[in-house]
Amino acid sequence: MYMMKNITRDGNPVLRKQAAPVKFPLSDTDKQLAHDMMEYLINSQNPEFAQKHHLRAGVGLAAPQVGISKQMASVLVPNDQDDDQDYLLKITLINPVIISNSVQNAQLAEGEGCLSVDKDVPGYVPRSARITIRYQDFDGKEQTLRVKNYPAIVCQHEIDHLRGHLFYDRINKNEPFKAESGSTIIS
Ligand SMILES: OCN(O)CCCc1ccccc1
Ligand code: NI
Repeated sequence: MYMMKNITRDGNPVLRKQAAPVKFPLSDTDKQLAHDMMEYLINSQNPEFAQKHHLRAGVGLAAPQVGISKQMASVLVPNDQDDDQDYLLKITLINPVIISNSVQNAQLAEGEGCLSVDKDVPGYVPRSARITIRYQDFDGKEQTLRVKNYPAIVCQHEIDHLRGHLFYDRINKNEPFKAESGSTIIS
């Protein structure tokens, strides 16, 4: 669990680099990285553990945020419906590419935050409401994932990290809470 302590913060150049593709077959190091990133998210969403270790709950984590400039990101979106499904999305995205996206945009009503950005940056972060992601699984096999709404927002936030973008890059400087007509505001 080496990474608990040192999530890289805005200002560290690793967050502004285009991350390198992950090579296959996965090295033991990369397998361990994928495991540790997902474990970090699971722990961060456990109130007792998070409080004890002073963790901000995370729904996603990208390798550059733990100082590794590789195209790997973990997504763990909890399911708040009281059905039996724990997560809306639990996945490790390796070498992800958004291969198609809706014309319609969506943004979180309360804006976004980031484990690597300590300051609050208010404003809508316009993203595609629905996307199709092509990525590789642990065996290197190409997979396709279609997501919409909140899971899609999180996936786009993570994929942005792999290309050196941070959420506030996308906030309209002049009118931070201007939503494009026809876009969805997700609360
Ligand atoms: O990169 C992940 N991380 O900084 C944690 C926050 C993730 C996140 C927060 C709000 C909207 C989308 C994604
Ligand atoms: Ni982030």
